[in-house]
Amino acid sequence: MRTLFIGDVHGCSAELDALLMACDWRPGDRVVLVGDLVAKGPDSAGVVRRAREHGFQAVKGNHDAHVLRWHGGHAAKGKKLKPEHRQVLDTLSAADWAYMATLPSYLHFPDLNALAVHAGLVPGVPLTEQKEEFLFNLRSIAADGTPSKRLEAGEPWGSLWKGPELVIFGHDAMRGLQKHPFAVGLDSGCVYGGKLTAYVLPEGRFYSVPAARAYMAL
Ligand SMILES: Nc1ncnc2c1ncn2[C@@H]1O[C@H](COP(=O)(O)OP(=O)(O)OP(=O)(O)OP(=O)(O)OP(=O)(O)OC[C@H]2O[C@@H](n3cnc4c(N)ncnc43)[C@H](O)[C@@H]2O)[C@@H](O)[C@H]1O
Repeated sequence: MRTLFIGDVHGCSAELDALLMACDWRPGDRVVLVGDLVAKGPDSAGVVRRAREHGFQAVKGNHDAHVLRWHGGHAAKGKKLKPEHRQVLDTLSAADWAYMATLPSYLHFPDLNALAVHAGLVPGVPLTEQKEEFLFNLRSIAADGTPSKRLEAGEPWGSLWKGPELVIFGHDAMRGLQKHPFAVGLDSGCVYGGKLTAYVLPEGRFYSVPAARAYMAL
């Protein structure tokens, strides 16, 4: 069985369709979205509808978690909803929300000795003790070992991850595609006019399609 891991789609449904074609996606292939299905792009509802209708697996990203909090009435008091999140709240159906609510914060694929997570894993911390804060937001590890969501805080966490599992993640459009020995970062900035990227196992090959345009300014 092939497994197609796909980076941050962010509502770019046309690019998702194009990428599935480019990968020669066929019945029996497993598709795994590494989070941030929604927000910023033009068609969040279309992405979630495709995911649930085709039985795609997915992990929850920071934007998915954010809109789920608003949808559930748990947003922080006094905070304003951004337009890119308002658009998600206005367009997802009840079935879309039900699918979103099922998304886990990570997925384990023993057959591939691989994990999927949106942002990252703190090296040296057991999987069951990883905190959602970093599963959804991690980017860097400082020289003293402190995990951080800030790019400039230190080394990319993936460069310090020593396995044994291969971790496939997204979230870091500023760094773009990352290829470390035990970690693969797939956010190639589609919603900013970059590319949407898939990593396919077991063949170990990358596929990318260009964004039709930049939907969000940098
Ligand atoms: N209480 C609250 N009330 C209201 N809203 C709340 C809230 N709590 C959270 N939110 C909002 O909810 C969302 C999630 O919050 P949160 O999870 O807290 O994320 P954040 O740290 O605020 O947002 P980031 O901008 O770091 O994350 P991202 O996932 O957008 O990263 P990306 O790599 O695409 O982009 C990161 C940056 O990099 C830039 N960038 C991307 N690619 C490139 C590139 N190639 N070159 C240069 N810059 C780039 C982008 O423009 C972007 O600025 C945010 O919009 C946040 O503001």
